[in-house]
Amino acid sequence: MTYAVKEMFLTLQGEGVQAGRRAVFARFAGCNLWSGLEKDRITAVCQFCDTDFVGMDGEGGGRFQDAKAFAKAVAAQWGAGEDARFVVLTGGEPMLQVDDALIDALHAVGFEIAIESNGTLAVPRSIDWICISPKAGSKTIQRSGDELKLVWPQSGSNWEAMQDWDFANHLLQPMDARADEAANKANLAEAISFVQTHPKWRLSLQTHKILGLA
Ligand SMILES: C[S@@+](CC[C@H](N)C(=O)[O-])C[C@H]1O[C@@H](n2cnc3c(N)ncnc32)[C@H](O)[C@@H]1O
Ligand SMILES: Nc1nc2[nH]cc(C(=O)O)c2c(=O)[nH]1
Ligand code: SF4
Ligand SMILES: [Mg+2]
Repeated sequence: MTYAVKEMFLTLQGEGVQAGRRAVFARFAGCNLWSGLEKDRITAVCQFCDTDFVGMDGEGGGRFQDAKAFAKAVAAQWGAGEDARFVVLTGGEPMLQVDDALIDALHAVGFEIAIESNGTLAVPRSIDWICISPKAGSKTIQRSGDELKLVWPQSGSNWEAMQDWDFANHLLQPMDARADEAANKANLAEAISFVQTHPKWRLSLQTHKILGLA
């Protein structure tokens, strides 16, 4: 199995319960809910994506020939030091490509593995930290994990049903409307108001955007 990767970089996890933690991000190319092309956004299942996951041309990206080569590149991004090695597999949709060989190879070089997935494909429990972010209009197959991170507001998403799923943490992340500042302000206000009235849920901010990190 080869792996198509848009980019790989060292940063801090910006979102969710692990926010603030040093992490290598591996962003897989491709997604099953949007082609990634602006012309297709309006007809996509997922229309609010903030990410470029098309191609393999980003910093640290490329096609990795096997799991060992992928793990070696992740370790190189981390650099020296064996403590608290942490990699976040994201995309695009990482579960289109992540397999047992990749998980084993990352564990073999000492990494704790997190994943950011839309939940439409089953995620192996050998991944150490599973974050699922359901998308309205898609079927969430993966209904257990470490954190459920719902982008908000998202019309058509049934948050009440999600509370019966098996997640240790429930997070609400304001939708980034990109250039639309008024919408950003409104989305943040709606998310704060929801969390104020639904204490099972906690606010997740995209802190890397605030901090100017990748
Ligand atoms: C780019 S996605 C990649 C992983 C996977 N495809 C998914 O959707 O979970 C990474 C995270 O960013 C979130 N996200 C994407 N676009 C967003 C936006 N406009 N505002 C807030 N969060 C967003 C996703 O919901 C997901 O939790
Ligand atoms: N710093 C940082 N944290 C993140 N957490 C989730 C991200 C993602 O795009 O999956 C992301 C990202 O792109 N950058
Ligand atoms: S599922 Fe994830 S990667 Fe795919 S378009 Fe939506 S937010 Fe972007
Ligand atoms: Mg991102």
